[in-house]
Amino acid sequence: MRPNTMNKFGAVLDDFGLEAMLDKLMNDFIRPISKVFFPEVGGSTLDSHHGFVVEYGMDRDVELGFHVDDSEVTLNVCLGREFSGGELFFRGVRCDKHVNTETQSEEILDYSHVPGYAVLHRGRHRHGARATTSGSRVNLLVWCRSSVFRELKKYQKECSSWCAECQREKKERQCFSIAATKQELLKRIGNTSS
Ligand SMILES: O=C(O)CCC(=O)C(=O)O
Ligand SMILES: [Fe+2]
Repeated sequence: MRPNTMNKFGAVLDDFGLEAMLDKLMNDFIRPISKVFFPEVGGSTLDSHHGFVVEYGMDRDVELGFHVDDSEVTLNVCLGREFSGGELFFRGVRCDKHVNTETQSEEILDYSHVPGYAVLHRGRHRHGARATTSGSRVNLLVWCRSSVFRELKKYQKECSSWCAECQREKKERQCFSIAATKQELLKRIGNTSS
């Protein structure tokens, strides 16, 4: 089975009986850290996962297009081996409604994989992987999900506190409203003083 809809090379780890190991990894390591760093996307209630390895290189996948993960929090561990390229590029956190909106300059973040090191990020943090230009790159991915977060999201009408574009729009609305109130007040002051 393909590890996800984008990668062709790799394997789903649950298929190899590694579910219990991934449970432990999520419960003992990913959730406690996510509780601190990603509470707004259900970091403290992560309760299921999809774990897989992906392989890049000659005769394997080359790069990975811009996307968001089907996860609240993703652990991405670089297992090696020797390779060049394959950098991750991050471009801001977005909700479903804003997933294709423009990137702000302060959201541009590039990261070079280092064997033995991991990255933990929100699943909705838009990202992709540049071409692996030589050698072989293998990464372990654990997409962690929170059923509580997903259920609550269904009933949420207001903008998301964790989507940078929702927050930018909210700020813009507040600025318009302040400007309109100011104008109205100035008009009234003008009317009373004449
Ligand atoms: O190739 C990588 O390091 C990123 C993989 C990834 O983003 C994913 O599988 O969701
Ligand atoms: Fe991803």
